[in-house]
Amino acid sequence: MGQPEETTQGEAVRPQPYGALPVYGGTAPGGVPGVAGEGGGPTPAVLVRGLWKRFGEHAAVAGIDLALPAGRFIGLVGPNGAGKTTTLSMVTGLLRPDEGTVRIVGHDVWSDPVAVKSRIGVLPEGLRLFERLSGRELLGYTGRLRGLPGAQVDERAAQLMDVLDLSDARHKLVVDYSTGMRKKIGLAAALLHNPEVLFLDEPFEGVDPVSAQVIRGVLERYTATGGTVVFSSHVMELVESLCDWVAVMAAGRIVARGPLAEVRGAASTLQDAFLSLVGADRRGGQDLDWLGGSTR
Ligand SMILES: Nc1ncnc2c1ncn2[C@@H]1O[C@H](COP(=O)(O)OP(=O)(O)OP(=O)(O)O)[C@@H](O)[C@H]1O
Repeated sequence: MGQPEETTQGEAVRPQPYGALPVYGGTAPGGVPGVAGEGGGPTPAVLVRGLWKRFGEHAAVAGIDLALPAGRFIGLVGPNGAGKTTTLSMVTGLLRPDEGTVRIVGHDVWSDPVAVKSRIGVLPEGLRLFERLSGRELLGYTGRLRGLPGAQVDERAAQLMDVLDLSDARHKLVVDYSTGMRKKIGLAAALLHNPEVLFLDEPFEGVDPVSAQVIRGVLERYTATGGTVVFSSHVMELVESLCDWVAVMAAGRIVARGPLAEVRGAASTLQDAFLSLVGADRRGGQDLDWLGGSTR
């Protein structure tokens, strides 16, 4: 499979529960996703080579090599401070690496930023939105920034808001949106131009179960029709239930990567595999002998 060409808009690959939504994702349907070595094979959605980021003496990201296959639901997992956000920021062109290269579906993030930005959607950590626009205006503005024709923006914005249960709030200012609504309008803005790869930093944090289910449905549809999702999380159950491919980070390095079942190995859950991979200590607060009622 070569580099994906034009996206397949408006043509469903197979029936989906979210019938009103256009088909998202640009990787050729039916192409078996895989990881390209440098010697050929399918073009990875994301190819990272020798990526470093230091903050003072501290290496937040310490020489990562990673190839993320296209068309997968990929989880980037790791404990607090592992370097997930720093990695995603560099991969999406928001933070310049000290060393290393990143290619998104074959395009270099730093030397070919326009090609990359037209192919990716990003829901960053600490999402900043134009607070004084209504949800609908925000999508209109985003669509025009993306160069989409007005009629297409109108149609897609209405469909996305409908699917994400935001239609009733479309005229409400974003500043008045709840945390979950902000995540959903951020997701809608990230999907509006039908990206090939969608990057989400902690997309479910602060989101109630109903909204989480809605977001999940949209993301599952997106990957089912060829899109690639890369999302960071430390909620292992979520990653295990959503992802088919995971990369585990600890202390700025990738300590495991591959299909979910492979990374989980003999462990009964991804959580157990994760704890042993990152060398987590299981004392669970046994030193806090003053805590609780028995010593009062
Ligand atoms: N702008 C910055 N200046 C200094 N140090 C930073 C900066 N950004 C990140 N770091 C440090 O880099 C390391 C990795 O941080 P990062 O936010 O990438 O981790 P993370 O895996 O996303 O963590 P979490 O799950 O808690 O969000 C941490 O030690 C953090 O303190």
